[in-house]
Amino acid sequence: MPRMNEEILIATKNEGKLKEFKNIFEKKGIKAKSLKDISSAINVVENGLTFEENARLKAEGYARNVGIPVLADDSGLQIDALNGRPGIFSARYAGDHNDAANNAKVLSELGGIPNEKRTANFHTTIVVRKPDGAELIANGDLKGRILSVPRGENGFGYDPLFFIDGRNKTLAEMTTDEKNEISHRALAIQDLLNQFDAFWK
Ligand SMILES: O=P(O)(O)OP(=O)(O)OP(=O)(O)OC[C@H]1O[C@@H](n2cnc3c(O)ncnc32)[C@H](O)[C@@H]1O
Ligand SMILES: [Mg+2]
Repeated sequence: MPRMNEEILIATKNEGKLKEFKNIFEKKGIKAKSLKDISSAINVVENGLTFEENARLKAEGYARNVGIPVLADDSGLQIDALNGRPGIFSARYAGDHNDAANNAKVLSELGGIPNEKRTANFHTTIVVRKPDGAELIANGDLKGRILSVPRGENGFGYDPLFFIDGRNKTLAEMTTDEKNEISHRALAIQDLLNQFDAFWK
C-alpha cells in the first residue's frame, strides 16, 4: 500500500491542465492520478460565488470520495469595464462551452469602449485538499487588454482577444512555452510550489 501522501488526484477534465500538473508532481515523486483513473464518478455542481469556492467544491467533493489529496482549480477572465464579467461564468458565458461565441459576446458588450478602458485580468485559484480537510490555496493573475478584433491561432478560450502590452502580442500569438512563462495558471502553480513542501509533509 502506498502511503497516503504519495498520490494526488488532479480533478480536471481539461487534458492540457492535467499534463501541466502531472509534470510538476512527478518531479516531486508524487503520483498524479486523473479522473480517468478513479471509478467513483461524481458530479460536482460548481455553484460557488468565487473561483476559490468553486475550486474548493471540486476538491472537497472528490477528496471525500477517493481518500487521497485532491487538486482542483478554477480560472476565468475578469474585464474591468464589465464589472469583472465573465468571471466565474467564463466557460459558458454565451450559453454553451463555445470559445467563438464567448469571444463574440465579450466584444459586443465592450462595443464603443475605448482602448485604455479595456483592461482585464486572467485569474486562477488552485485548492489542494487532504481527506482530513487541510487545505492549500494558491492564486495567479495576468493583466492585459481586450482587443476589438481577435489575433492569433494558438491557445484556447479568450486568448485571441487578450493582449499583453509588454510583449506586444495576444496570448494566442504566443507559443505554448511563452504563454506558460507568464500565464495566470503558471503563476498560481508557482505560488502552489512555494507553499507545497510545508503543506505536504
Ligand atoms: O473546470 P475544468 O474541467 O478544469 O475546465 P474549465 O474549462 O472550466 O477551465 P477553467 O475553469 O480553468 O477556465 C474557465 C474558462 O475560462 C477561460 N480561460 C481560462 N484560462 C484561460 C486561458 O489560459 N486562456 C484563455 N481562456 C481561458 C476559458 O473560457 C475556460 O473555459
Ligand atoms: Mg472551471
